[in-house]
Formats: sequence, structure tokens, C-alpha cells
Amino acid sequence: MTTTLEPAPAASVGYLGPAGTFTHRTVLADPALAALRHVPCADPDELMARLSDGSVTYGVLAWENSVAGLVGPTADLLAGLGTGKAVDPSERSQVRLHRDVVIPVRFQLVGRPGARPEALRTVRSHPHALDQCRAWLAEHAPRSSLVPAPSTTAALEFALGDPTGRTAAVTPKAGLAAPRLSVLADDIGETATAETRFVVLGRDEPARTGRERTVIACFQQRDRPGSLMTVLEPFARAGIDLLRIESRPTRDGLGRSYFLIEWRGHPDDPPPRAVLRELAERAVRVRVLGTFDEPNPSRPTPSRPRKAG
Ligand SMILES: O=C(O)C(=O)C[C@]1(C(=O)O)C=C[C@@H](O)C=C1
Repeated sequence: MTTTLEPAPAASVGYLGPAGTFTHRTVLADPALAALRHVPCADPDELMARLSDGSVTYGVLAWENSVAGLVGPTADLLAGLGTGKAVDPSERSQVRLHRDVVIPVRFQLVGRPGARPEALRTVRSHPHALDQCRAWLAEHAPRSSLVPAPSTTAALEFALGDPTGRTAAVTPKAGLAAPRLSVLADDIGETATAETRFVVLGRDEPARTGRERTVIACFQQRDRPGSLMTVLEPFARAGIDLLRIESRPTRDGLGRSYFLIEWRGHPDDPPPRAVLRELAERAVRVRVLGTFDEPNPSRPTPSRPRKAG
């Protein structure tokens, strides 16, 4: 008698769906991610929930765009905001940054065949996509309201569902062919060289490489004069190279914010460890969001998606 062994459950990667989004392209463009089982998620909250309960092994979300800047909701989710749960900044985030993948982002306008952009009333897409096409839309579709959709591909549903044909969607260039829709205009982004940096998220601790950059979220009890200095000064004294600082609202009152800080190094190395300890002594609550690798010139950055859907 032969016994059939159950295959081990395959590792999976969740992404902002449906199929065809830039996030999906990123999964397809990265050989290690492309080989996993792909799980489309309706929004970043679903992705984080699935990562937390283990129903996906990894997740991919947009982190920053060369035109529209930081994708705030991704940082906020990792910082523990917007989850409906109390923030526990004293810990490492359970779901962590693992590495980044950069892909080019170019856009097209999709709508009913023959629709003229100047006659459109509504253009729908992911807010970051709308941001990057604002100038073109203002000039060529001046009568349309720009209305957010959960993702670029999800926006297609709204174009399909408008019987007047006056709704169009901004989607990835050369993206999925949608039935009954056609490309009304191509390359409508602000620059032809725009790129988005996506992050791969996971629950395990990535292996040390010695080339890490760390991202932390710093929360202070009160906003008072010199509060940014309180956070930055220990880094300066320890000679740690700061790469980026952003301030994000904590969502619990006007003027209340947390600092998102990216620096060169790993939180387990002695100098950063001492800095994090000192920040705790200064009543700065720090949540480590994880580490990326320094961009490695010998690792080819995928520059083009293998397929669109
Ligand atoms: O809607 C999509 O296609 C996405 O993958 C999301 C997203 C984003 O979150 O910024 C990704 C890259 C583009 O810059 C625009 C939208």
C-alpha cells in the first residue's frame, strides 16, 4: 500500500487586489514572491489581519512613491494605528518590514470605448494613482471629479457599472484587459520615470545581512518645544546615520503626531540598542517597524513586470 503524504501548506503572499494592481505586478516581478501562492486582499487592513493570524505568510504593500511620497496608511498600520486596537509602541511590530522591491509606475485611463476624456464626470482610482495623474486629468478631463477607489484594478468596476459611460478608471499601463472597456489615453502620469517602493512584510525576523536600514515609530506623551530634538539628539551623539524623518498624525487630536524615522543600522547592534534605551528613558515610546536591506547594486531591481495579471 502506498501512502500519499499531504504536501506542506505552501507559503503564500497577500497583496492589494484584485489581480492587475501595481502591488500584484510587484509580486509577479520578484522571482521569490512570484513562486508563492498569491492571495488578493480587498484592502491593507485585510492584508494585515491575514498576516497577523497567519493565513498568509508574507504581504506586499506600497511604501513610497517618487511623486506622491510616503504611503501613509502602510506606515500607520505597521505603527499600530487604524487597527481599532490600542497601540503598544513598546514592542517590535508583530508584522515587520522584510525588504523592499521597486517597480516603475505608469498609468492609463480606461473607460467605455469611444468615451471622450473631456466629457467624463468621474475618474476613479487608488488615491496615490489619482495624485500622480492630477495634472493630466485637470487638463484633459476638467469636468470630472476624482474619486478614490480601493485600488487601481478595483476602480474598473466603477467604470463598468456606470451605464452613462461617463466614469473612467486610472489603471496600470498595459494592465489587464477589462471586458467592454478600452484605453482612452496612455501615459497620463506626471512623470514617465515614476517609481513605487513596495515593502514585503512578514512575521518572522529576517536573517541578518549587516546592511540593514531600520524604521521606527516614535510616540511622545506631549508635543512640547524641542520634542523632535529629544528624539534625534541621541542618534546624532551615537553617530547613527538618519535617512528619513516623517511626521504622521496619531489620529487622536489636532497637532498630535508621531515621528517615523529610518536610520542605517540594526536595532540589535549595541549603539542603536543604547539609543533606543535612552529614548525609553526620555519617555519616548518606540515601536520598531522592521528593517530593510540597503539597496544592493548587485541585486537586480525588477524593472518591469513579467505579466500584467
Ligand atoms: O492600486 C494599486 O494598483 C496599488 O497597487 C496601490 C498603489 C499605492 O498604494 O500607492 C501602488 C502604486 C501606485 O503608486 C498607486 C497605487
